[in-house]
Amino acid sequence: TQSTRPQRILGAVQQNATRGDPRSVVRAIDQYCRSQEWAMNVGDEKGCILDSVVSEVNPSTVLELGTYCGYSTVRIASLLPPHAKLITLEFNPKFAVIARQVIAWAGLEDKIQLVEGSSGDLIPKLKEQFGVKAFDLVFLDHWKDRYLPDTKLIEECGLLRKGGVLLADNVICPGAPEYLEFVRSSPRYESQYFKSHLEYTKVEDGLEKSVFLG
Ligand SMILES: O=C(NCCCCc1cc2cnccc2s1)c1cc(-c2ccc(F)cc2)cc(O)c1O
Ligand SMILES: [Mg+2]
Repeated sequence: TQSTRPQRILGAVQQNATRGDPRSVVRAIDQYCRSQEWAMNVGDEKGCILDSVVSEVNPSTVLELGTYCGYSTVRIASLLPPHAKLITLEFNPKFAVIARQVIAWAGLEDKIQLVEGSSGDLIPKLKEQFGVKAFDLVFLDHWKDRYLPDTKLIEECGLLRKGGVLLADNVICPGAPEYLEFVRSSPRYESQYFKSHLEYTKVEDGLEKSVFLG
């Protein structure tokens, strides 16, 4: 029977990456998606910007919205300090099954908790169910029309600490115009745009980094 794109990405990891070596997992996915078939990973170019923001924030707790195959999950977790934790939310169970195997191949299961469901349902439960106090970094990479409502939900639930950072993928392509307008005009956020390209293409895209001022 026909394999799916996420299954083929997992195959590329299992064939070309070294177990327990997160950077080789990231490299294997990028090589596959650049040479064989495009996939919606944040990719190597925007990934370098992601790396620099993660290293600068040096977060203890990270929330990722949108796991897909676990590319950015592994990329972020590989940069976290020893006891830091990353919670990643994925809506599609078929993607979650693949992401768990990619995360396992990278040897990062202890740092990552993958939770299946929709952000609107799960965000209000994160404190009680997962004992989360507040996030130092939130990586938004899920439904683009949920970036703004979920940012407001995260604030309402007191899940973002003062000085905490929101980093949003795809603010140009596919685009998140309402979100951009909000974080760039709100006095409670200090925003910065990192111009880049849509993963594996020459199309313009970028990441928006927004520091929550409280
Ligand atoms: O849709 C994108 N990502 C979201 C899909 C995940 C849906 C979820 C909803 C949800 C709700 N709650 C919890 C977890 C989750 S996960 C996406 C799309 C493109 C793209 C596609 C075609 C194209 F021509 C140009 C760009 C590029 C990207 O980098 C993307 O990230
Ligand atoms: Mg994306």
